[in-house]
Amino acid sequence: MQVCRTKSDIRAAVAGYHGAGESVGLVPTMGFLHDGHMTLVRAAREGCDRVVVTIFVNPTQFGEAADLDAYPRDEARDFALLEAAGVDAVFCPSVEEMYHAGAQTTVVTEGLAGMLMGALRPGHYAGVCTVVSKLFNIVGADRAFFGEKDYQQLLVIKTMVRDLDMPIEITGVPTVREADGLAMSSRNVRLSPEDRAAAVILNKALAYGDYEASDGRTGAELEESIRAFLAREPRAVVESVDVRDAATLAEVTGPIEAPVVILLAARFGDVLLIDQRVADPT
Ligand SMILES: Nc1ncnc2c1ncn2[C@@H]1O[C@H](COP(=O)(O)OP(=O)(O)OP(=O)(O)O)[C@@H](O)[C@H]1O
Ligand SMILES: CC(C)(CO)[C@@H](O)C(=O)[O-]
Ligand code: BAL
Repeated sequence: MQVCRTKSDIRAAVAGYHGAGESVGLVPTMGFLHDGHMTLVRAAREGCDRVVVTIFVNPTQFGEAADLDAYPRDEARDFALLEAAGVDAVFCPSVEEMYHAGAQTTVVTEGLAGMLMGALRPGHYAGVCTVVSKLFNIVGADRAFFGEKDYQQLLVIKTMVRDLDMPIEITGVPTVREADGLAMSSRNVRLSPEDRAAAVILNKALAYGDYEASDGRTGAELEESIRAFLAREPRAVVESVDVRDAATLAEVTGPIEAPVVILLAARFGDVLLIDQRVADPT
């Protein structure tokens, strides 16, 4: 596996792949890898001749400095996982390498990016779209793979690719969960034992919402029902519960008759966890 810390290095590596007529799959991450990330790597491995993984904890998408400072990192462990998975190259730049000191350009987002998790974390998706656009331009991959755990992020990125005519195919990959149902996430390691045990309520609430979605309720009614379910867990400080149209993220004002996405965000101690899942009432 080639370790590339500069844009020129990763560009040279990908030029070699493309020069050999090989397709390139990209898996953007913020490191501290788990099997959720590795399922993206496996999808890229199956769909492309070469796999490039990026590891970059992007400061511009963190609204809370404490969240950025506390973000877990273990480069050596990440490299070993990627090497064992047969990844061809990892791009792991410094902040200075990624962001020119005099940068004056960012991606402007609106619509999907400003609602739900975008409202909870103002500026988050602008930061995500800017860094993902840069990674697409730097690496020049043919396909990129993102997790459905961050369902809204996946939709925002697909919308950006459409709107800016980016020559890259985006693939969503199902969420990987721990044995007790908690969605794998790098932030899980920051949970206290008590909060780790409590956090399973998120997946249980999603399963409850999936079951209840087919009984003719409106989106708002299902949101309230899920909130009541979450109240069973006192350690969960619920930030948001949203039931939206799975394709547009629009509110569902009438009875739920088409697939919806349930989007949850809750704090356990000082850790914000999200979990998002499509419920199909049909
Ligand atoms: N459990 C999971 N199943 C599938 N994909 C996942 C999972 N967790 C993360 N991903 C995907 O991996 C990519 C990188 O995400 P990231 O590095 O932020 O990991 P993370 O586990 O989501 O960390 P955190 O949410 O704490 O920032 C994203 O496309 C994300 O959707
Ligand atoms: C896509 C991403 C790697 C951009 O920093 C990040 O938002 C993430 O890890 O989901
Ligand atoms: N996958 C989520 C990235 C973030 O929390 O910034």
